Amino acid sequence: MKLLVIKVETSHEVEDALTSYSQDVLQSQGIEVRRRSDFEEAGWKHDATVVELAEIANLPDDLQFMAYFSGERDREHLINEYRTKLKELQQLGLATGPAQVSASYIEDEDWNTVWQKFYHVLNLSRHLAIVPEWEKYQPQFNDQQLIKLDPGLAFGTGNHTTTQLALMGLERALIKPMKIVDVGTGSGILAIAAALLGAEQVLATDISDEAITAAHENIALNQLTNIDIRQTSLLAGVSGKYDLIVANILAEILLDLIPQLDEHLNNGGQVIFSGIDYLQLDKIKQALDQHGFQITLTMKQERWVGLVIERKEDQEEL
Ligand SMILES: C[S@@+](CC[C@H](N)C(=O)[O-])C[C@H]1O[C@@H](n2cnc3c(N)ncnc32)[C@H](O)[C@@H]1O
Repeated sequence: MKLLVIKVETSHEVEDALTSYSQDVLQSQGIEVRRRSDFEEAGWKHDATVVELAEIANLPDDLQFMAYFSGERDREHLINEYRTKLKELQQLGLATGPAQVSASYIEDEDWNTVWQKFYHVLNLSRHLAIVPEWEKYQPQFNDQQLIKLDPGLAFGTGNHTTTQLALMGLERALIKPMKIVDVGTGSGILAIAAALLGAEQVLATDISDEAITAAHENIALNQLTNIDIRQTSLLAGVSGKYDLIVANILAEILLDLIPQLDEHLNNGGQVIFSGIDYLQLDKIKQALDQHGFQITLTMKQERWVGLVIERKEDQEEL
């Protein structure tokens, strides 16, 4: 079945009026609103990742309002209804922006699963592939580890450069069974990779409810029993020391983690940081230096930097 979509390029001042008009008067089947301000704020609010506005297709100037109707409805009549309504709102003194009304048809799909079309197997390295829950994949090497994932609402599909840099660091560091903590686990992807690559015990922490739910589900999906999850900020309330600390979070948050590293890192241990925009690298370097740490490897892709970090030699206990 087809759906008729009426799209209005307009201003945020008329969002409420268009919503109630579409639902109560025109009996639309649903509405969708794309606000420029949401894109600008999103990364900082939820994922702690930078949203690159230049890469967003069809970014609204202010507000894009979409109303969905049965494909049987009269297209020209609905366009005229919206034009008339916008004029009326303008006469009431509200800003209506460009007030452009257009119409198109789309297939009525299952919107809960439609995004799955864009998320496929990611053959990441000789030892790691990320396989969405709904896909089948036969590795070329028998010992390639498969991370099964359904990221849900949490960050961490494996597609983001920052996750890939962290995974590369993990693979390189995991040369023997070790105790690992994944700070800001999101979907659980790094904790799962660590367990599949041979970690002895993994702790995954995150501050967000969505991440904790997704991480629990993905760990179960991979049938792993050596990962504990804790909802907390960074390493607050975590006791004990680890051989490897991995964190893929924005630099501002990593700066808060740096003072907690020494207390939680075993002698000879390593830290992997990712999620650092190259413009923030100097701040991170300075903070590491002040806390007795040095960078032993720098990985860079696009604007993102990943680091392998160790204690300065004179800071290790003898
Ligand atoms: C960029 S995502 C990384 C997800 C996953 N580890 C990956 O590499 O794809 C950052 C994660 O850090 C979490 N986070 C942000 N601030 C945090 C904090 N203060 N303590 C713990 N987790 C935090 C976010 O909820 C999000 O899940």
